[in-house]
Amino acid sequence: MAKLLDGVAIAGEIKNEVAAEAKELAARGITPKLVVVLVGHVAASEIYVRSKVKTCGELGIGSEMITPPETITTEEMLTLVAELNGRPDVDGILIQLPLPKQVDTKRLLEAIDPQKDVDGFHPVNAGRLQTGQPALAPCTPAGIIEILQRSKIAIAGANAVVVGRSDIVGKPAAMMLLNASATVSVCHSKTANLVNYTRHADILVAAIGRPGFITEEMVKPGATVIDVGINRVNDLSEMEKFFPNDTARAEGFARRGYTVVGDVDPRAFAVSGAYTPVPGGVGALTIAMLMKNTVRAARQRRGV
Ligand SMILES: Nc1nc(=O)c2c([nH]1)NC[C@@H]1CN(c3ccc(C(=O)N[C@@H](CCC(=O)O)C(=O)O)cc3)C=[N+]21
Repeated sequence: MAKLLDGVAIAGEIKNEVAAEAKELAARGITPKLVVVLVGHVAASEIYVRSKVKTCGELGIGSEMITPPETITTEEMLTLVAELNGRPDVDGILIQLPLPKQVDTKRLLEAIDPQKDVDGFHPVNAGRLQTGQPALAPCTPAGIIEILQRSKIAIAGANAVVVGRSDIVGKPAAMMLLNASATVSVCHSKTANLVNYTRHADILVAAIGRPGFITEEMVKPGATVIDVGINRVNDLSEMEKFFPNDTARAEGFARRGYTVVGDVDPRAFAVSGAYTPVPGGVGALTIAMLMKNTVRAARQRRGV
């Protein structure tokens, strides 16, 4: 029987730990603070950012939201980042992605003070992660490791296959699995005979961005399947193709007009040993890890 790995429950544990740490810092007169920069009006981004700010409040972390207009230039964004870098009350800076196309995202991410880079996107943090030094690590891959460890799934010696090579998820996930002594393969859209890799995975991480891409025959029976996909489906018949008899999901769809599905076909979960659902899996961890990074950044920068 495939075991569901409950991301919401694990995120709850982590948030409790972070809240306790924030309380300790408060006793020393320190309130960790996160600044979230949200450019323009992308509906999904607005939902995520609101959720981040709300979670800060719940855990005793200060937060501030800055909302520049859609038309902001790279230079203006760089000025804003320089200002936030210089502010002693700011511990974490998060620039919500994606940014409008006129903004040079890489240049901007490189301008953030690595000590305040709670997303772990700065090349200094990526390099530190790669060389095994203490680093602020990207939140989603860090969440994957937490789920595996807290669910007592062995990483050392496991064959881990990551499908997807983004700078934000695939690459850092591969690096963190390697650091935890897995044997790691990174597959992507140009991989020949993908199934030959995925079929041998003890731990399969799906970070492709295509609904139901990982099918039953691609999964080794008993494997752990981590679904990182977040795909909005607005088409009722498309949803029913994936979830024919899921009344809870159908109700959510009726309420919101869409459902969120992962990169793994539910029939592939059925042959796994353990899996993370969407929603309620890795995504739930992402914000918890952001909170953890914010408290960590505060400690390090303030020398606690
Ligand atoms: N600079 C930056 N940092 C990010 O960390 C970042 C970003 N930009 N841009 C967008 C992505 C997406 N992201 C998520 C956050 C929370 C959930 C989450 O809470 N998911 C829940 C709810 C999903 C739902 O119901 O919509 C779940 O999967 O259970 C998912 C995805 C952070 N991102």
